[in-house]
Amino acid sequence: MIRGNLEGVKKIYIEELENLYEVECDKNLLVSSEILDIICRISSKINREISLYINRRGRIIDIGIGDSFTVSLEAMSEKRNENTLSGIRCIHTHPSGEAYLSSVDVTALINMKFDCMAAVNIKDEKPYEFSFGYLKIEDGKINDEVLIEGVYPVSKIRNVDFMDMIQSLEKNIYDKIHVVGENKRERSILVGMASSDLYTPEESLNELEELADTAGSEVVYKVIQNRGKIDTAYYIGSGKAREIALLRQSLMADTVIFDDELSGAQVRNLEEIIGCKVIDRTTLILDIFAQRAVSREGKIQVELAQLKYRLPRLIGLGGVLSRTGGGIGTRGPGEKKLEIDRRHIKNRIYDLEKELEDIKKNRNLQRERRKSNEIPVVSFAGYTNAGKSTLRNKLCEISGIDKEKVLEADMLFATLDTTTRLVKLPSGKDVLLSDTVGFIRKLPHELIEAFKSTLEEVIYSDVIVHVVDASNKNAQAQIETVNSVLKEIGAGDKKIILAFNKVDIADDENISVLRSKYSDGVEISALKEINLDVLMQKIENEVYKEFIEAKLFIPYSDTKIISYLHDNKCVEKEEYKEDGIYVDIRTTKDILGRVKDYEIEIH
Ligand SMILES: Nc1nc2c(ncn2[C@@H]2O[C@H](COP(=O)(O)OP(=O)(O)OP(=O)(O)O)[C@@H](O)[C@H]2O)c(=O)[nH]1
Ligand SMILES: [Mg+2]
Repeated sequence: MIRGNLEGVKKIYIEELENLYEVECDKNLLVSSEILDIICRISSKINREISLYINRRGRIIDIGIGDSFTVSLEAMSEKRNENTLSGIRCIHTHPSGEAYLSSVDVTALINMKFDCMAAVNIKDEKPYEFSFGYLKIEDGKINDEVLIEGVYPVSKIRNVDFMDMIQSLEKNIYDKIHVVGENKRERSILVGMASSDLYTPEESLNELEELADTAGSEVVYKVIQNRGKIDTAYYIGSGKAREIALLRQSLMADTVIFDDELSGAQVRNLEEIIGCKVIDRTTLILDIFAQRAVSREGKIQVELAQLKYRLPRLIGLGGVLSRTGGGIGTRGPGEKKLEIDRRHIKNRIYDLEKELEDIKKNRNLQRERRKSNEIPVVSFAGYTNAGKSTLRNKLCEISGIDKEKVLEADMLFATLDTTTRLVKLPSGKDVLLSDTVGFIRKLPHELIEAFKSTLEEVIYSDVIVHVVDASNKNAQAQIETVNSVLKEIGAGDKKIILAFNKVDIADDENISVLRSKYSDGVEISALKEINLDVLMQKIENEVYKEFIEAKLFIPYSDTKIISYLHDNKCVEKEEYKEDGIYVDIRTTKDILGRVKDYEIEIH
């Protein structure tokens, strides 16, 4: 079986790839050149990445098309243990672009604990250059640091003695294994500063805790600094930083996370005093986005945001950070990679921006096409975890469409990509529903910038349904946050329908406060399907609010007018009589203007 995005891929290519499962490779080689030739040729024909997953015996156990590195679970079950490598190496193509491992590749390598991750680029349908990375093992523990070699010309791939490399890596684990003990979750201390914000510092830190948890870190303590004035060198002041250093020691924490953006110098100074990795809220959010991104567009956007955020901060890298890497578990571009190849970063940013530009053009094209079909677009916006995806899925299900369900999960930022589906409104008219990334307070500016093309879906929609988690104590503040992000991306003056979701679990007091503050909200439960028909009706009313009804009489000599009206989907009723055609239409002012001469009852 070939996994991934097979849409439009010719059957012969799929068969050719399937045959590779029968081929035995030399286990000492990273990959045999015959196999590499085949995947590079197919990859460049279909212009998609192809990934091979090879086990230690040299057998290909999984093949994927597209750009995600999820190996099937059976394949991974061969060796799944916190502190061992997976026993699987991943060789994949970069059909257009460099042979350089991308941040997504590095992230996959770390998360899946691959033996090795190699990328090969292609020229004239043939393998051209390659680079590969592997995890560093130190003191018997797999480090989250990645060592990268290359880029080399592809002819050198034969020189990589793969088994030798792996054996010497793993020797380090087994020699030390009895001393190491269990691999723990990272432990972190959160630090916030009281400020004049919609949220109290406690609420803000609770949210930061959820973010840390989402990123895989356990919060062991929260510190609030009431000083209220930001110290340029130490953010919280050097005295408080010393206190945190002691706290860190006694609680054996590995990371300190600040609830704000820190400058490169602040990070370095704080690390020096506290003696462990220091990260800020933005880095944490970017980490989570890097973990979640699925589509090529999403991945590029996250990588761009990370690079742009880190570039000016790299200068002041302290000793600790440069050894251990950026965020929780070092997701995204490994700091090592950034260190060695700082000069590549700017090129990389340039390339990514160009690629994003192409994707954007394509998106614009799709949008144009949709526009010419006159199908209105409704997008769901809202705070992360409000229930946007659940609602979108339910509405699709009700109107009979449930394929390609969007991931809904009780975690922050489950959705990073915009996905659009067609559903029917109560009157039978079509509407496109579009689900988007959730918003959050202090959404990093770099992210908003990078995600603009995804968020454009919101800007270009006819109506926005602002989904609110009415069971959340901070619902009001979250509404304000979402409104200000909407304003920032240029969607502030759109028609907005407020949907108070999760009324099944929200307490009455919470709802009545929202009710009094925002009188026009629809109270719904996506999960329990409460009031969804009311919401749909409201959407219909909003979408077609600008529409006008009219009666026309069209003589048989002008039947082309009838086809024009049908093309624009505005015919409600038509009667063919002896003298001509009587038509009831419901349409925009524009279209009515063009057929005004035929109007018989002026509205
Ligand atoms: N009780 C209850 N839970 C709900 C309701 N709607 C959604 N949820 C739950 O809320 C959680 C988040 O739902 P999602 O649909 O993933 O939220 P989202 O807004 O798409 O989140 P992001 O994609 O992260 O921005 C899930 O666990 C849902 O099951 C509801 O009406 N009632
Ligand atoms: Mg979602």
